[in-house]
Amino acid sequence: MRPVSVLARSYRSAPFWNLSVTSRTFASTSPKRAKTANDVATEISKTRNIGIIAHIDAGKTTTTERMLYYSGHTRRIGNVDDGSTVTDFLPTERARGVTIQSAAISFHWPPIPSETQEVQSTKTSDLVPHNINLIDTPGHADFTFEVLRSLRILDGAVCILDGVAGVEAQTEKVWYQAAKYNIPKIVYINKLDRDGAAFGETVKQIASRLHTWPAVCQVPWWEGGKGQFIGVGDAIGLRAIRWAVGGDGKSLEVIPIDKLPHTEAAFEEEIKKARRALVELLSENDELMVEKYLEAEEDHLAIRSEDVIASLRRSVLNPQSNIVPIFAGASFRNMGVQPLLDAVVQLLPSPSEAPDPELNLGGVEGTISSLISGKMLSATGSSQLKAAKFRKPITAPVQNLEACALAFKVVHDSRRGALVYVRVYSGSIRRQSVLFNTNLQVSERAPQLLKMYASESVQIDAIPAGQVAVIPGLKHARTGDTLISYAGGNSRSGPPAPLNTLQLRPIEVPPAVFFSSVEPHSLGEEKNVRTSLDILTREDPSLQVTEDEESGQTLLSGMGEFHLEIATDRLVNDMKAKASMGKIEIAYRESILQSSQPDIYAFDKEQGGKQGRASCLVTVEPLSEEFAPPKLDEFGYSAYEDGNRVTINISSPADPGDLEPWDGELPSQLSIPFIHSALKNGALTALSRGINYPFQLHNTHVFLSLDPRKHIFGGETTPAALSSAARLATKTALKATALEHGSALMELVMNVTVSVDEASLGAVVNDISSTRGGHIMSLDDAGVTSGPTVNATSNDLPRIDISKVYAPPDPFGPSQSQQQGIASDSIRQRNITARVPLKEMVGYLKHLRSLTGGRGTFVMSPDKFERVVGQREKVLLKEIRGF
Ligand SMILES: Nc1nc2c(ncn2[C@@H]2O[C@H](COP(=O)(O)OP(=O)(O)OP(=O)(O)O)[C@@H](O)[C@H]2O)c(=O)[nH]1
Repeated sequence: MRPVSVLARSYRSAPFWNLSVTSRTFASTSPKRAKTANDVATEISKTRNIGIIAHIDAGKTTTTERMLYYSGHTRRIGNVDDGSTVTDFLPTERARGVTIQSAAISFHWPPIPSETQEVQSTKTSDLVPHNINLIDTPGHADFTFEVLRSLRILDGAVCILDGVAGVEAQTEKVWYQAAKYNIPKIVYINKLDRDGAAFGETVKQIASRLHTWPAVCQVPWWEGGKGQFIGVGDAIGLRAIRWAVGGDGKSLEVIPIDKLPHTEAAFEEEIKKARRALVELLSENDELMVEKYLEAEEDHLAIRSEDVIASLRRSVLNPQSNIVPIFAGASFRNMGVQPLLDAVVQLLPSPSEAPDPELNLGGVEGTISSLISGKMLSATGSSQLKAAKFRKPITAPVQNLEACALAFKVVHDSRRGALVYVRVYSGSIRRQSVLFNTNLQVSERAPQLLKMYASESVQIDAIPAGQVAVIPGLKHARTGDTLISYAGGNSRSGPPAPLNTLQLRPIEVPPAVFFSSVEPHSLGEEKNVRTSLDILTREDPSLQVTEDEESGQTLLSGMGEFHLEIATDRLVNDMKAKASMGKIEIAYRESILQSSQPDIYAFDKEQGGKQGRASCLVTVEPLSEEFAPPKLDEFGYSAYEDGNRVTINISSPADPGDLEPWDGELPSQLSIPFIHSALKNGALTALSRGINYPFQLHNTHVFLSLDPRKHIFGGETTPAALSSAARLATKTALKATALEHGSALMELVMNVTVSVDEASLGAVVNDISSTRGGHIMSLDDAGVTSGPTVNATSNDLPRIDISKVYAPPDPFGPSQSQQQGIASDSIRQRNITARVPLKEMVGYLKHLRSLTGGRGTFVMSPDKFERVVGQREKVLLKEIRGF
């Protein structure tokens, strides 16, 4: 394993997000420039919120550097290999403490003329300037949750492929994740200057492995057919673009195909072939293209390029068409990036064209437009109205909703504190507006608003819908929180229900299965370490900090070894927390085997100087896979969180003969949502540690009932008292059943796909099934240049008939042998899919490399927790207990 600091540095410097924003440039914003930029920035039709998705090393940083350079936002092209990208940490900047990690960066394409005249020479189109917000998507598998989180705020994506390696495992994974959110994509096949570059083969892999129709918009231009890579043939504009070899890419020549030299006759023919294929493919999905084709008297080449672009755009924006435009280049050689930027503007959607973002309002699913139009509130309205008689009056005029935004990333800046990156979905966040955080149920003011450019940040007065910007100075907002601004809301409880529950694009946090203890060096350091841990979890909610009740240790949990190593590096090296980290270990789970008897728990104790009193009725039971969530009335609540379910029922009188019906009155400090949230939090705290083992409970259903006449005691029943009652009630019930009936140890089993060459197949299969106790599910032929296939997510997509896919021939590369069916064992790849306990996969990459001569690769994702029995249980328990 590489030392943590090296891993961490490569993770940080690989993406472009570490931008050095000097305090000088920060303060000295030119009003003229800011105004011009802002004019473009606020025009929604001229905005693109995009991300770059790619396998590690495909060229994301290299391409981004060029994007910033050609757009005029940087003055030099940095080089990844000598560490001179704008993205790298420079020691002096570090020392000044002004280096920040950026989650989104804005620039203009084409450049705004007044910003710099000089960059005009780089233009390959007549487009007007657009504001591009480029959003970070990390590449490492341990950061899958981060990827999902940033994907949900993208309106479009550029997927970069390495033209030699083709479609790789991580690309596949992110591709299907992007498909889940219906994100329109374009593909850029990079590194075409490298030996073995196989553009045509990669196009075919896009069809076979990504299950998408490739619309080849450019073909690579290898000089004379077999020479060096010098440019691209543009099938849309029927022209060729040639870059000066060895230049910075600004010097380029646009040549109509009929003006190409005779030596390039084959290249000219290929561009025409690509145009015909493109028109054919588009016509299958787009009636208007068929009309244009007929108007052009069935001459594919006579259709105007604007009409081809318009048809492509319609297809890209229509998820049903399943078409992806393909572009070509070699970013490192400064070739291909300007037309790619043109394509971003021409083909990817503006925020208003992107799919309507989903949201959840008091447990009801909907979209932003259904909320704004008032439809959602009327749908939830019936229960709200019924509920109204039991609570304070509910009025939630949606027209008072001034802004609704998602905090998609929190980055800690040593000088300015937390920088919260937000994407606004409706309305507009104004400077000084009060934002209500619906996840934390707190309000805070936005003191400043900033737009981040490559080398400077600009103060702005408002962030309108569709835009991405930064709010510095928020004390609470975490990555993933929903922030709303509501006119006339209560400063403490925020807007009226159900708007105070609004959640934008909620995503489930995956299980944190690796953990490590954090030991402050001295008692005096405890507070600092705790503050640093709080910053870490604010930035990344897939990290969790818990206290082990028995040992009193602080534990940091994450999704993978690498995830925790990075967190450790941030904590110790960046935040200078004086703490030692324990060994990285695997977290198991505990599950109860039988239901507990219903039991009433009464809490009656002083809390924070005040008497707290509350009761509730509790039952805990094992949660089966077939369990269907109960039907609930307006007083009920049920949520599945982190492998367990909590169901709450606030009852009307159960025994009317005995007592008068409840009149619906609640003490002023309570409301139905407050009761739900307090009881749920109490139950979840109790589930966070097992009874027989030191791991959290899994597959457990906690059922809490509360009868306000019996269990609420006026002003003494505070939310804190309710929470304590629920926690202690759950704990008592868990203990009762675990002691009487025992409990089970559960371990996480992973879905693993390993890609190896035929020659190593036997050894790898044997290792998985005998040494690691895995179950082999299938052995597939993966094709010649491909890596592991992520079958689980691609099953829903239709298969593409490869014989119908247009791909230009490859003059070089291993694909020739494949085309001729002469793949040798050494390059023939096989995919092994298996289910293997996570514990057995720790450090697997190193082992796989040694079994396969360094060529094997694998991807894995959590499947589920399973009960451990027999000898394995004994062995694991011995390891866990240490005896
Ligand atoms: N020959 C060649 N090399 C390239 C090209 N683009 C990128 N590279 C090289 O590929 C390596 C990886 O490039 P990066 O830009 O760091 O790739 P990345 O996708 O950002 O990598 P991660 O951030 O680690 O995921 C570097 O050595 C680059 O110089 C290209 O067009 N041609």
